[in-house]
Amino acid sequence: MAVYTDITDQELQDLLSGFDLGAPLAFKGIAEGVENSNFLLETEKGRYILTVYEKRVRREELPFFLDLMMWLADHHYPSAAPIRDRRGDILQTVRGKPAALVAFLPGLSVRRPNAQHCREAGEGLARLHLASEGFTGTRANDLGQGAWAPLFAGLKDAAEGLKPGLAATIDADLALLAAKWPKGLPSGIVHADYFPDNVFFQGEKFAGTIDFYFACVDALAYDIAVALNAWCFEPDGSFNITSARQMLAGYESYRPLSDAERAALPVLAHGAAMRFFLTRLADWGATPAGALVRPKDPLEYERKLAVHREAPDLVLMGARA
Ligand SMILES: Nc1ncnc2c1ncn2[C@@H]1O[C@H](COP(=O)(O)OP(=O)(O)OP(=O)(O)O)[C@@H](O)[C@H]1O
Ligand SMILES: N[C@@H](CCO)C(=O)O
Repeated sequence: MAVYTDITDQELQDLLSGFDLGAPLAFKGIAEGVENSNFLLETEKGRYILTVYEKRVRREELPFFLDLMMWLADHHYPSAAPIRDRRGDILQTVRGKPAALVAFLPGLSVRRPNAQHCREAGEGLARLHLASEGFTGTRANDLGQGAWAPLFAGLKDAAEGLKPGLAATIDADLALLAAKWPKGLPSGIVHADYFPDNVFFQGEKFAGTIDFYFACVDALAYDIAVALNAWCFEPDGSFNITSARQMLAGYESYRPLSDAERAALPVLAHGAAMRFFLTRLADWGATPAGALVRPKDPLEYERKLAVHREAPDLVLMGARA
């Protein structure tokens, strides 16, 4: 479970003494997630999530993420608003680690999204892109196309261990992606991890987005590519064109794509699959046996890479109305 940091009653009291949230009524660790430690906190004033930031999040980047979350909440995008303490600060320290309190966002994520969920998720993503317009914070995508080859350089043995011959296939993919990676597409704030576990629904209606800790400035269509991979593959590894069509239709009901963005979707989806394959591969080798957090399966994304390599038109079929 993703609670890497224990918090004592005294530490919770110390944290809350800086806020006007009343006395704590309940406090418990949340099992979901792999990146940070999350706790559900109920006080006399309401429900909150306390996040203690762990390995991947750099302290100096937190103001960007938290300011973005504040901006989105202020611009009526359904996401978790960070809570300021009495001094006006959002960023806290718990056990020497950076931490923040955010409002509890109602809703549930879905494990097996259907086509209607995909449509709603597409709408939610376009709304996120539109609501971010005017936000002046900026952060480069440190897991963007330029980062993949250097990352893979240290993972070739791990790839061979996963599947003999895989390192050469990935090298060829990386060369192709470097040659074909689109430039000049409309860019802005992207979520960059818009997976079903980060999107909440009430029934089949989109209810909000969490987990902005990979957000950065990149091509907006790259976010759609991440989402197509994360939402529109079936458990048997096949790409669900109906779900993809619904996701794109939902997205375009708020923000129509340009011809260049639509044409770039196959290579963007191939690249987005590479990004998650590589980070999963890195985590796979780095997670000790018996750890509480189960690393995510890199082979799931190796299979998605193969689909984009062998049938790039599939994504475009989803893009045709
Ligand atoms: N604002 C919120 N409101 C309600 N629940 C939340 C909120 N933020 C987080 N959660 C709960 O905590 C869980 C983990 O949160 P989150 O996805 O941010 O963690 P993470 O470790 O960064 O995960 P990931 O593996 O997706 O990067 C979510 O699945 C959700 O159940
Ligand atoms: N969404 C990521 C993990 C958390 O960032 C993945 O599925 O690999």
